[in-house]
Amino acid sequence: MPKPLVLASGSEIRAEMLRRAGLSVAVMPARLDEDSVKQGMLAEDAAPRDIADLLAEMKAAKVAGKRPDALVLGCDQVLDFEGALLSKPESPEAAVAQLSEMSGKRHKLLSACVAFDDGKPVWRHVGVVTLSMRVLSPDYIEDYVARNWPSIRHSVGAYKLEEEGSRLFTTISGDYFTVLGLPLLPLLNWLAIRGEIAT
Ligand SMILES: Nc1nc2c(ncn2[C@@H]2O[C@H](COP(=O)(O)OP(=O)(O)OP(=O)(O)O)[C@@H](O)[C@H]2O)c(=O)[nH]1
Repeated sequence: MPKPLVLASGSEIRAEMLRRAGLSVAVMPARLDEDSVKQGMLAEDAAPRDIADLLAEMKAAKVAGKRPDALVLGCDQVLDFEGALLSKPESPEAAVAQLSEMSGKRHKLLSACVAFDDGKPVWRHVGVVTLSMRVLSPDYIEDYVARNWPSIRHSVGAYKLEEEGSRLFTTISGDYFTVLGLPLLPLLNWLAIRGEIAT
C-alpha cells in the first residue's frame, strides 16, 4: 500500500511539480534556521553539495517526527557561483547586483532531496545543473528585476526559468526540474521502484 507523501518545503513550485506528475502530496514546511547551518558548514569549508544535502535532510527529519506514517521529502537548493555559495537576494538591488555578477558567466544550481521513512533517511539525491548566462546589459537587468521582483524574490538565482528567466541563458546543461528546485526524475524513479507510484 503506497504511503502518504509529505513535502517538507514551502516552495510552491516543488509542490506543483509533484502534483503535475500526478502525485498526491501534503505540504508541511520545515521551519529551520538555514543561514546558521550554512554559515557553520561554510566555516568548515563544506562543499555546496554537502550543504544542500544536509539542509534537505534536516528539513525532512524535522517533519518526519510529526508524520511517522508518511514518506517525507526534504529539499534544498544552493547556487554555486565560481566557488561561492549565493543565497536568495534580499532586495531588488541585491538581485541586480547578483545578476550583474553572473552575467556572461556560468553558475551551478544544486538541488538536493532526502526522503525519510520510519524516522530515518532512506533515499537521497543531489541534482546538478550548469547554466550559462548571456551577457546582459545593465539596463535590461534593472528592468528585468523591476518587472519580476515579486516573483523572482523567492528564487535563489533571482530568476525563474519557466518565466522570463529563460531569456537570461544561452545554454543549460542538466535537468529542467532540477533548475526549478527538485531532482524530480530521480525521485520518480525511486518512488516507482519502491512501488509507491504506478508505472
Ligand atoms: N519557480 C522557480 N523557482 C526556482 C527557480 N530556481 C530556484 N527556485 C526556487 O528557489 C528556492 C531555493 O530555496 P530553498 O531554500 O531550496 O527552498 P525554499 O523556497 O526556501 O523552501 P524550503 O524548502 O521550505 O526551504 C526554491 O523554492 C526553488 O524552487 C526557478 O527557475 N523557478
